[in-house]
Amino acid sequence: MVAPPDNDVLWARSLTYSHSGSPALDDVSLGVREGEILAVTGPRGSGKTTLLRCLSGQLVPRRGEVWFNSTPVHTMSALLRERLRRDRFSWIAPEPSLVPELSAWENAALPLLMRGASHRAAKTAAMEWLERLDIGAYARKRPGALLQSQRQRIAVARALVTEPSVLFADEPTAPLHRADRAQVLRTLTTAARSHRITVVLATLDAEVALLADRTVTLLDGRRVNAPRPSEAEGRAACSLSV
Ligand SMILES: Nc1ncnc2c1ncn2[C@@H]1O[C@H](COP(=O)(O)OP(=O)(O)OP(=O)(O)O)[C@@H](O)[C@H]1O
Repeated sequence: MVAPPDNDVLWARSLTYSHSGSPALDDVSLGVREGEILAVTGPRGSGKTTLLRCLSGQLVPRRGEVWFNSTPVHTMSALLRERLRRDRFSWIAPEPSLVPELSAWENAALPLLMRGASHRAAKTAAMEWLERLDIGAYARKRPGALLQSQRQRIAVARALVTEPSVLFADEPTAPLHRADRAQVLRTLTTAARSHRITVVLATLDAEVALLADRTVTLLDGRRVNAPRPSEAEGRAACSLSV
């Protein structure tokens, strides 16, 4: 078996996926270096979301491989993939899905509370991220009392609060106005760089892609720009550990 190049935290080879028989990804290979911000661009329906879902272990490719560090994700059980997603990854969706009964800070703190962090530690960390995202003043409000742009900032805080190894962001600023979009993206990318969080960012927006270190473009489920040599080749497999 071939394993990812040493400095790639995520590596995918020849990913192929169909949704109920309709092709969504076709032979896509890519690598993401630790701490890198990678933009995945392409028109609507080109396979961006499907790629992020395969890379994050939400979907198992019909063909091909996904590796996180030196661990094959494509052969993991559903339980292990779920644990990997919970412990090492975060996800930001285009529409924030928050718990309506919880306040803003409780929503942001939820991943830490679910991991068993103390109430005080979880609240402190959540408040820090809410402040950074300029919504500290709304920490006690419930999502229903907030604007969609404020709710999306809470979702961003919730994704960053655990300082994941990899943050998957699927059109994270789609619901935001231009000014909000720039501020949220600046916070997200600054936080990622300062905490060495790897980011895979699906976007239709060329301006958003400019903030990334590198861009992979999809068209009809295929990669348009050629993989760099290490993305295509990998290395001989050795020890496997998450
Ligand atoms: N759950 C699903 N069932 C059936 N087909 C799907 C499903 N999800 C995606 N598809 C199809 O797979 C292809 C790739 O979709 P995907 O959502 O990955 O693309 P995308 O680039 O993220 O699009 P968008 O920018 O609109 O979110 C499209 O043809 C889409 O219609």
